Amino acid sequence: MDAPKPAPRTLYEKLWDAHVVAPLDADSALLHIDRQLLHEVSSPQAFAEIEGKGLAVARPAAHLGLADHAVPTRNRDRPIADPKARAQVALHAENCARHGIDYLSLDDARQGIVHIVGPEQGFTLPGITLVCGDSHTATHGAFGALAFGIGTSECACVLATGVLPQRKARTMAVELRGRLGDGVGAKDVILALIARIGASGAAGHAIEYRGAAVAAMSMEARMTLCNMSIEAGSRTGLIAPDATTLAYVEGRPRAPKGADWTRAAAYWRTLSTDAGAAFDRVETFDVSRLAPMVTWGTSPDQGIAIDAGIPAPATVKDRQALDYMGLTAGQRLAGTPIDAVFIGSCTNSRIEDLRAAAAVVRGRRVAAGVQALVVPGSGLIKRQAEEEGLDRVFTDAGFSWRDAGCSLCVAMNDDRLASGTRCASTSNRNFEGRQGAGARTHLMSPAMAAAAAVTGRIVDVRTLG
Ligand SMILES: CC(C)[C@H](C(=O)O)[C@@H](O)C(=O)O
Ligand code: SF4
Repeated sequence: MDAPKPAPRTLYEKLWDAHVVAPLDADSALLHIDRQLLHEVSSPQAFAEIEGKGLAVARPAAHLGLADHAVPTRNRDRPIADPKARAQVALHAENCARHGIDYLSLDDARQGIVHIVGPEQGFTLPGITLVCGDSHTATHGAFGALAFGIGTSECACVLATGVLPQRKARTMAVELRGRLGDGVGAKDVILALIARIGASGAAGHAIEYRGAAVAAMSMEARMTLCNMSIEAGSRTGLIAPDATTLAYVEGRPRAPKGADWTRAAAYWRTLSTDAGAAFDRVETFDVSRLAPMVTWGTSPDQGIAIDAGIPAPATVKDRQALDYMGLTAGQRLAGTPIDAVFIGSCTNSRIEDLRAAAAVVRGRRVAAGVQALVVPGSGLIKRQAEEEGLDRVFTDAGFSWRDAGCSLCVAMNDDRLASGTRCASTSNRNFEGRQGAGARTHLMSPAMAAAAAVTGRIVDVRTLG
């Protein structure tokens, strides 16, 4: 008799099942955690916790450490001026060294934002579980890795044991149909999705992005998409590995080589949702008519198409957001003067993002009175951009060209905007005070931020020609 056919499973279920060490109850299990990224803000307490209990790091090679949030993006040849940041970065380096964990120091070209460096180094691989004490860890799900942000005591648990109790999420398919128009990209898609389903619209769910529009995207674009899953409330964003994924991963420093590569690639090709597998929820989205998106408020779901008006406030939160942003309902964002531009963050600081921004900036100048910054996501991206001459495009136009780090995405280093400053930003959060107390953030794509820089206003990049 034939063996019964296994039930069809979603990608999320396959990744989950492959990592269960022991079931805990109907909804949760102890999961094997393959890899952890460690940055200077969320890991010091985790190291202190395991050391306080006299525990060692179970598998030092499973972790990679670096500093990104507090690091200055200028004058890297000098000691960090801010004593707090200097101590934080030094402590992180010492913690990693003491436990035999690889650490990429600030003078290492591979240093950068954790979510940029993991994929770049091939530390992020399809099929693995990857965690980090950071909410944007879903970025790595673009490779078909089960990746999610965790808290500090969970970081300690992973350091000491390599396993983690987790509750299984419900599954949600986001079907992206159609073809993106010129001047519209992954950032616009994710901002539109978040605007549609809300900042907690996908809470409790693991999103899988699927469909023709996803298949057509580069890895860079897929990472932008998965990166902001948390802004829709989902800790996990996934995309099934395909030829694009494998082409990106092959040859990366930490990717498997030779026979290991062949074996791994064969396994990775099995990591897609089976025909007939059911999702708990499905959202379908035709991206063909999507316009560039810009946020008007202080939550990533308060976004509109550049050609739309700001909606009438529906909640107290909306009214507060309009107040904070100095905007009124009904107003169009196009034409609104800006004071600052930030091109960077783990959402949009990869080479393609810089190319898209440079394509708009080339031959133009940053508008008078606008302070504009480009912060590449890693030292390697910076180097590549310089090889392509992009740094000159930016600096000739009047942008400041920086070293890698989180910078103005979160203003935990010395890059900070003054109160009232209105900023066109490629980052992922427009919360009150995120870029400095009283500063106002409009989230948008790199091309749109570049267009804002050269016109001094929020503008539809498609009208620049
Ligand atoms: C500092 C860090 C823990 C935080 C996060 O979890 O996301 C930061 O990266 C952010 O983007 O707000
Ligand atoms: S770039 Fe921004 S969102 Fe990404 S890890 Fe750094 S602070 Fe968080």
